[in-house]
Parts: sequence; C-alpha cells; structure tokens
Amino acid sequence: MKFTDRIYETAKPIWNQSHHHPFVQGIGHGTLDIDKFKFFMCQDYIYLIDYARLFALGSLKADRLDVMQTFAQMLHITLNEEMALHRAYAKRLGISESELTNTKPSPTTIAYSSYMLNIAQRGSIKELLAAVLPCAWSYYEIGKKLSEIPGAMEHEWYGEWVQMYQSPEFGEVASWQINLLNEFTTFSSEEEKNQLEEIFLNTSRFEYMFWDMSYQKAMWPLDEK
Ligand SMILES: Cc1ncc(C[n+]2csc(CCO)c2C)c(N)n1
Repeated sequence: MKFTDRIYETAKPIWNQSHHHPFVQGIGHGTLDIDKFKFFMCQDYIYLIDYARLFALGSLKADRLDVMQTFAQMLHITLNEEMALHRAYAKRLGISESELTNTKPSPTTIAYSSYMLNIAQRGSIKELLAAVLPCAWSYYEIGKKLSEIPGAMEHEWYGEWVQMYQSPEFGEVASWQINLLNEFTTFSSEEEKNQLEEIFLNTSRFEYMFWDMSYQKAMWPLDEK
C-alpha cells in the first residue's frame, strides 16, 4: 500500500467533516453568506503568503534539481495564480489590495501557519511535505466534488473558486506532492511513518478549523476596548 493511501484512509473522517461543513456546502450550492466568504478570502490571502514560504523552504531543502524545480513551480502557482484569484475576488468584493495584505490574522490562521512553518523549518523535506499535502490535495478533492453540483461552476460568486480548485493544474500540484512523499518514504521506518501521519492529520484538522473559523468569522474571543 502506498504511504499516501494509508494516510488518506486515516484522515478520511476528518476530510469528510470538512466536505460536509456548511461553509464548503454553501460554496457548492451557492448559498454561502458573502460576508463569510469575504472573511475567508482575507484570511486565506495571508495564509497563502506563509504557505508560499513553505514551498520556498522545500526548494531550499531539496537535494535534487528536479525537486527544486517542482517546489519553485508550486511557489510560482501559489503566488501568481492562486493568489491572483484572491486579488481578483477582492476587487469584485470591494477590498483593496493593501487591505488584503494587511489583514489581521485570526487565532486559527496564526496557529495553522505557525505550525506548518515550525515543522518545515526544523524538520526534513518529508515532514514539510506531510504538512503541506492536505492543503493541495483536500482542496482539489473538494473542488472536484463541488464541480459535480449542477450550476456550481457557473455561480456568479463561487463559480470561479470551484473552477480553479477542480482544474487539472491544481490536480497536478496535488499529484506532485503525493508522488514525492511516496518516493521519499519508500525506505522509512514504521516509527517515521507514524510521525509523518500525525503531521498530515494535524494539518487536516487545521483545514477543518479554517472552514469553521471562516463560517463563524472567528477572531479573538476578547473585548479589548
Ligand atoms: C486554508 C487553505 N488550505 C488550502 C488551500 C489550497 N492551496 C493552498 S496552496 C495550494 C497549492 C497551489 O498553490 C492550494 C491548492 C488554501 N487556499 N487555503
């Protein structure tokens, strides 16, 4: 069994809950409150800035030229294609680019980004891959599932979002990461595989929390005035 098949099976209950979350279903059925989507877009934009740094770290840590090239390509796609979608949405939603970049991160955004950056900075390229994989893979899976809902790809607000994440280009990003992680774990011990699985599960949990945080528009639960 491929290592990624094993971790996919373990993470399935978490991924199912993300898929059925009202935020995700609301995008697919076109019923999501636009203010929740705005909140998500802003948080996701600053999340992606840190996520892009993970790909830069992957390129730095790789000891093969083809792996460096793949990470550089994923860095390019994130900064120039995925984030371009957010910039275009922000324009339509009346959010300026500086407002977008200067979004204050929510506790969940801080926790998620910091966790991944910590793993990537102190761990190996395998740990980095285990941390980033649920992001690209689960979004592609969600994009594909939502694209099957009649009208989801044509919705005036959420159609472009679904179109982007179900696209073959984003499928390729997920496949690169899946193939690399399988290749790098061919000779890994059970102990190492368990550690990588835990990282994959943790970022899968954070993915769920990100949907939920966006649905609740959850910032710090404190009154500071
Ligand atoms: C919270 C959150 N998780 C995952 C993604 C999706 N995503 C992040 S990087 C990447 C690969 C190509 O850029 C993909 C698909 C997101 N936007 N926001």
